[in-house]
Amino acid sequence: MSSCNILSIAGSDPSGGAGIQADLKTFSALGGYGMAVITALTAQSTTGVTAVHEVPGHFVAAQLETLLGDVRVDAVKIGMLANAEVVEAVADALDRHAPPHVVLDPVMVAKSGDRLLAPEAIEAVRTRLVPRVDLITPNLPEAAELLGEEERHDLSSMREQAERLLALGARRVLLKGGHLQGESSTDLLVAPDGRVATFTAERVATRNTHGTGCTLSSAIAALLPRRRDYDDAVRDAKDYLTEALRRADDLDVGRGKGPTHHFHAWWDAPRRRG
Ligand SMILES: Nc1ncnc2c1ncn2[C@@H]1O[C@H](COP(=O)(O)OP(=O)(O)O)[C@@H](O)[C@H]1O
Ligand SMILES: Cc1ncc(COP(=O)(O)O)c(N)n1
Repeated sequence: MSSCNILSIAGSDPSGGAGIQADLKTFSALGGYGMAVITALTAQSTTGVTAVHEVPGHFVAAQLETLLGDVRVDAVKIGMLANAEVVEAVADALDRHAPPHVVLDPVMVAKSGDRLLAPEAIEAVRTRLVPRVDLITPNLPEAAELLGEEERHDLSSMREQAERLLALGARRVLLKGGHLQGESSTDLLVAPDGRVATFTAERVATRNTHGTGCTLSSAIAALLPRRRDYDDAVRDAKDYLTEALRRADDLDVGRGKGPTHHFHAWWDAPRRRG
């Protein structure tokens, strides 16, 4: 049976709740074969980031060239990119190898408030990456930064901002409403033809929300090769994340915003035939 090979291009979070570590756990939990190109090391816990060590752009390029020259990749998730040099290296590799199903989580600032992308790299993300990927998954502050607008916190403004992100050249936009207030957590998916789908889940009462964006974008990438379309993959990925949040309090990890529980969704594991 053919494996489903999913690549994460992202930063390392030693606490295991976000970044590469969360991405790999999510891929495995959903039955994928996980691979990772690391863009930066962070010194990070559940309480925040104390230092970042960026991988030089040429070395990110070397990791991508070496891997993509050998392995068939079925989907890609892009997370923390740190600086413009790394953004350029990733955009060049996408141009050269054109992997399918590329999901960009335009990570800018951690939940703890620490910056994970240099402000001067936002322009490179906007012009070099946004038009090259299949889906972008900004949260509300990231959408505002990409558009150079004020942050908005209501559904009708979210819809307008998602449409303006499409006009920036994005193929599809999943605008995440985790930063809204209220009893539910609603995300909007805008398709290439402008059609908007709404995904609403109960807002889980937990402080363990470290890495929710990483987990959602990784789950979408892991599911895309095995789902009919983007709507289906986003729906199932959001269900997985909501359950991971519900189970987060089973874990006892750190004193700050802890991780979600990347439980194994056995229902999604590839089945051996014969
Ligand atoms: N407390 C919560 N309960 C349920 N879903 C949540 C909760 N917090 C965030 N989410 C969901 O997690 C995903 C990531 O949310 P968001 O916080 O907007 O992004 P980021 O982690 O990138 O800041 C979205 O699908 C959002 O709706
Ligand atoms: C390496 C890395 N990548 C991404 C995030 C964002 O996750 P969050 O917004 O939940 O802090 C993070 N904290 N660390």
